[in-house]
Amino acid sequence: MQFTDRLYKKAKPIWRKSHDHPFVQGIGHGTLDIEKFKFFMQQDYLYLIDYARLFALGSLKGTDLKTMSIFAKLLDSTLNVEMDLHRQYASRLGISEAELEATKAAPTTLAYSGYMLNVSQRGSLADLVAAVLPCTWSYYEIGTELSKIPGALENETYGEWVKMYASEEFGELADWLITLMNELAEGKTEAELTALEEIFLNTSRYEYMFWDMSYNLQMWPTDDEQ
Ligand SMILES: Cc1ncc(C[n+]2csc(CCO)c2C)c(N)n1
Repeated sequence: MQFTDRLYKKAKPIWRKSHDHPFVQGIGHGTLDIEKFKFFMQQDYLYLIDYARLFALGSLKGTDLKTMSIFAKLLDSTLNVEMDLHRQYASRLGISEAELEATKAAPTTLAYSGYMLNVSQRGSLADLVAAVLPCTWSYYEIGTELSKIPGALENETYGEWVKMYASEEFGELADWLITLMNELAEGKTEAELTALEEIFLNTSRYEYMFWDMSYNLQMWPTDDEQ
């Protein structure tokens, strides 16, 4: 059994909860309240800025040219493909570029990005990959699952979103990270593998929280945002 099979098995109940979440199902069935999607897009835009930094860090920590260059590709794909989709959605949804850039981070966005950056900055490349893998892998899985819902890919509002995450390009990125995780896990002790598993499970939990935050438009409970 590969290390990622073990990770997948452990995280499955959390991932299932994400797949079944009304936010995710609402995208697939085209029934999601547009205000919730706008909230998600704005928060996800902030999240992706930090995510791009993680990929830059991956390139820095990579010990061979192939790893460095694939992280550079992931960095480019985040900044110029994925964030571009967000910019296009924002403009279609009536969110100006200035408004998008001025978005304030919700607590879950801050916590999730901060956790990944913290783990990756002080840890090894294996820690970084364990932290970013659920995001890339679970989005590909969600995109693929939603693309099978009749009409999901053609939906006027959410079709593009589903199409992007179900795309072959994203599948290849996820596969590459899975292979890299298995290579980096080779020769590690059980205690080291358990530590990587904990990181993977934590970011899987944050993925669920991100859907839930968006569904509930959850900002700070102090109600003091300007
Ligand atoms: C909360 C949240 N989690 C995961 C992704 C998906 N994602 C982030 S980076 C990346 C790989 C290359 O761009 C993918 C698929 C997202 N957008 N938002």
